[in-house]
This record gives sequence, structure tokens and C-alpha cells, in this order.
Amino acid sequence: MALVETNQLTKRFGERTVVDGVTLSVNAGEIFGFLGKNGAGKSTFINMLTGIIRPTSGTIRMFDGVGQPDDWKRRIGVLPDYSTFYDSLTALDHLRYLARVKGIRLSKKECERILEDVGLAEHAGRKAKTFSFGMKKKLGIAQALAGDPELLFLDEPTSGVDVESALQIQQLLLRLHKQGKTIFMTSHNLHEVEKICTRIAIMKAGKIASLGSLAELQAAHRSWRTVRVRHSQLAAEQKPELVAFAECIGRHLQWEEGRFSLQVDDDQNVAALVRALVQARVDIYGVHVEEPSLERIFLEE
Ligand SMILES: Nc1ncnc2c1ncn2[C@@H]1O[C@H](COP(=O)(O)OP(=O)(O)OP(=O)(O)O)[C@@H](O)[C@H]1O
Repeated sequence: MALVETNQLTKRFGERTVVDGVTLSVNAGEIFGFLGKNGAGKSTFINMLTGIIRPTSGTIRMFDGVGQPDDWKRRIGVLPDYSTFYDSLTALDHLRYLARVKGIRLSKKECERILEDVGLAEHAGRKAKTFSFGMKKKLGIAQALAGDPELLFLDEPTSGVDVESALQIQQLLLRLHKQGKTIFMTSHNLHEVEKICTRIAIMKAGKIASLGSLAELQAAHRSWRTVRVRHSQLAAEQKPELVAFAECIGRHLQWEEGRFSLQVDDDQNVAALVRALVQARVDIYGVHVEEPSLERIFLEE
């Protein structure tokens, strides 16, 4: 079931088209990673889906067309690209306040459970002005979870937080996913996206440049796989010839003492490389072929 479907969704600010005719659908049960360089249009896209800004043109269909736009607000939880906190309100107050704005009931016990989920249980009664950046991020996620929404829009849920907090947030997202929640998130942490997202879109200048699971993106960019070889010592006169051969069949050659890496676009070239080394009587200690990382796909997209 598609929880989010957009058709030719477009947003212009003045003369500038920031989201350019995006047609996309996100199904129930996905952790959908929405990537793109700064200014690609990700937040603008999310802000249209969450009703913060109005599209210039195109359509949005939520929850498979079931329910009214007023209900959608209660069925989604949002961590916006910037969150506002009130210095003199505690973490608990923030959840209660958000519940009132959303028009949902939230008991103290439920608030405490949410704060526990995000790792803020001990700080429930502390005022937000005493919170670190990472704690505020967790509080923002707690607000998104208020009312047990089935669909979460999280704009950079781990940006600016320390490694330990980022891992805790990633674990939380995986737990929420296991509980059946659908998550639409942006992130600049490609390693995190590789680890937790079930499907990925890369946005470029307002359009979707790539879309699919990590395996599908890798398959579409297979020409970028990297071969790593560990080998025995080369005689001085052997190296120029082997380097010339490697550069002829691949690219981005990096050769150090006893090991090299090369990008190739065809399995035949892996075989040719190994043959060339064997013919040169070089002992091969290891050959490892790596699929392109999301970082490489992202940079070359
Ligand atoms: N209200 C606005 N008025 C004019 N321009 C805007 C407005 N909101 C966003 N923009 C512009 O739209 C472009 C896309 O912004 P957006 O915040 O959607 O990008 P993003 O992909 O989320 O970037 P980042 O990764 O930095 O958060 C930017 O150039 C931004 O300056």
C-alpha cells in the first residue's frame, strides 16, 4: 500500500524551481532514505508532503487515498529541518504541548514511554534551555512520535549529534520500523542510509536522479565496482607494464607496496587482471571485488 504518492510535484520560489515534477511513491513498511546535496530540494519536498508549504503544481496522495487531509495530520509525525523549543518548558511539557496542537490525547505515562524510547527518560522534567543539541534532536524525534503516528517524516534525524547518540537514534528507527512504522527520512550520513534504509532516492536539482534499494542502485552503477588485490613483491621492471595494462582495462588505479585497487566495469576485466598477474609470475594473496558504495554512487550521480 502506498502511503505517499506524488505526481509531478513542483515547487517554485519566484523564478526558481526547487522541486521539479517529482513523481514518487513510498510504500507502507519502508525506511525511505531521501538523499541529495545541500539545496537539492529535499526539505522543500518534505514540507509539501507534511503540509507546511503548498505545492506550485502537481498532486500529493496520502495513505492510499483513504481518509481526509485533516486526519493525515494525526497519522503522520514530523521532525522538521529546524525545530523550535521553548526554553522554559520541560521535555514533558513539549510533548503535552504538541499533543494539544495535534489534537490528540497523551497521558503522562505515554509521554514518559516516548521519552524513554528516545533516551530522554531521565530528563523528562528538565527545561529545554539546559538541553544539548543532541538532546534537542531526540526531543524533536519524541515530538514526531507523539500520538503513535504510522508515518514518520524525519528531516536529518541524526545530523549534528555525537556518534553514540546517532547509533541510538538509528537503533530507535529500526525498532520503529519493526513495529510497523513507515519512515521517510533525509540524511547526509550515507553510511547510516546504507545500514538502515530499505529504499533510497537521490535528488539532484529538484529531480529524482536515482531510485531503488541499495542493491538496485549498485546494480545500476556496476561499472564502479572496485577490485582489490594483495600480491607478492614485484620486480622493478614488471611494474610499468602491469600499471599500463591495469590503466588500460580500468580506472582510478591506486598501487602501493604489495597491494592495489582498480575500478573495472566488467567481470572479464577482473579475470584479465588476474591472468596478467599470473603470467607475470606474481603470487596473488587475495582478490576482493567490492560493489560501489552509496557514497560513490551519490558522488557520481
Ligand atoms: N521559502 C523559500 N524561499 C525561497 N527559496 C527557498 C525557500 N525555501 C527553500 N528555498 C531554496 O530552495 C533550495 C532548496 O532548499 P531545501 O531546503 O529544500 O534543500 P535541501 O535539499 O533540504 O538542503 P539541505 O541538505 O541543505 O537541508 C535552496 O536553494 C533554498 O535556498
